Amino acid sequence: MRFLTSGESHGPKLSAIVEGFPANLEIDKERMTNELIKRQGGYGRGRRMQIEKDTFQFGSGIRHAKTLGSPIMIEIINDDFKHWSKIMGSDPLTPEEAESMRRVITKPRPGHADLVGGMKYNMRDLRNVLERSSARETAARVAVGALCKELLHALDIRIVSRVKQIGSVRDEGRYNLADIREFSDQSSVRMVSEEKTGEAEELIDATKKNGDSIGGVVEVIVENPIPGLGSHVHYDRKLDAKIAGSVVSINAFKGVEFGAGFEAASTPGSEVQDEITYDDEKGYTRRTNNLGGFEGGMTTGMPIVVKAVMKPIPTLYKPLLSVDINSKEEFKATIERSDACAVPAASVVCEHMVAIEVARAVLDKFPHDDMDELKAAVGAYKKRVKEY
Ligand SMILES: Cc1cc2nc3c(=O)[nH]c(=O)nc-3n(C[C@H](O)[C@H](O)[C@H](O)COP(=O)(O)O)c2cc1C
Ligand SMILES: C=C(O[C@@H]1CC(C(=O)O)=C[C@@H](OP(=O)(O)O)[C@H]1O)C(=O)O
Repeated sequence: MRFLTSGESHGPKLSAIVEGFPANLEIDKERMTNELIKRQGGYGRGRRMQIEKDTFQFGSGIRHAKTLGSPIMIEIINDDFKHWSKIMGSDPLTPEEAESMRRVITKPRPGHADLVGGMKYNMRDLRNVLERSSARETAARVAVGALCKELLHALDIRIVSRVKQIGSVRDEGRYNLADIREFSDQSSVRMVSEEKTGEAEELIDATKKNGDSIGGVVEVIVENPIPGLGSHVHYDRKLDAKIAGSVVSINAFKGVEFGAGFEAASTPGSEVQDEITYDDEKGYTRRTNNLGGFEGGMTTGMPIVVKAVMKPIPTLYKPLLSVDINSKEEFKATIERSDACAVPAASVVCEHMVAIEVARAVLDKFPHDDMDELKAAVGAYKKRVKEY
């Protein structure tokens, strides 16, 4: 399974083409739309999210709520384009329009893609970089991830996410899958503890008031993964590595941990490796899950537990110093409308990037054209590994 996204933040639309899905998978469009709505929300978002209404249309690949096995095209309209149709349109501008409409950006924001993108692609209006590097693109990724979640849902594999940390406010509680599953409140920080959620929201408010931004840590859990997804035989078939790459590809994500993660460095091996046991109902299982569901780049069958860190948002209402690319003089960076904290929204993006990698691993291991065939193959495989 492979996919591509396209679209600029203030352009007419975002789109994605997904190829490699089996035929006859039932699709619940409302459930998919809910995932997009979750990404749009989250405490700390800016005004743009009040303009957009992230719904999507299938342009191909689905008929009567079932996949056809052909490429699936998904489109999300940018409602904000109506305010930007001249600035972001594909038609040429008259000289007068060019004078009045093109808001040329020449003061790159530290931490965003502006300067390096401008240098690399040889563009002197940094809007040409900003538009594609904007995390607006993650709406298209969530739509693809939501499609992948439909496939995983049919195989009884569930994926959830939550916020673990905002700035210095940390929700230390161990995860409880039932609690996390109830987390659909799109306006919340999406932490488990109500007390910590309140503290995090206060911190976001104070940060915003101060013209600053703040990052955090998110956690994604995959329940009931099929054991043996990924492979130990080659570096580019290890599923933990693929998940790590996909997660760090999310705008502003800087690091990933599985299970105990970096804490494993200061913990003896006897307390890190998960003891193996056999259960008549579940087959092979582990007494603990410090390794976050992976051994040798393969799923063990224990929940996959991924934690990831998001840096603070680069655009600041009290901007940092930068250099104007025309005069080379020092200036304050450009202020663009911005979120103060996008960690709650980003937890949803992270969940969907993990879903994409897990679904891809399922389709690599069970390459079937028809969903019933795929389900039968998964059932037979699970029976075999349980009896192994
Ligand atoms: C959901 C989400 C929303 C974001 N919103 C903003 C924003 O409003 N302003 C901003 O400057 N960066 C925002 N970012 C982060 C930038 O897109 C990101 O920092 C930039 O593309 C540079 O990439 P890098 O940080 O991965 O190096 C957001 C990221 C995510 C995941
Ligand atoms: C549009 C989204 O996020 C945007 C990501 C983003 C950035 O620089 O990454 C900048 C902001 O865009 P704008 O300048 O239009 O307000 C965010 O709102 C979205 O998540 O749908």
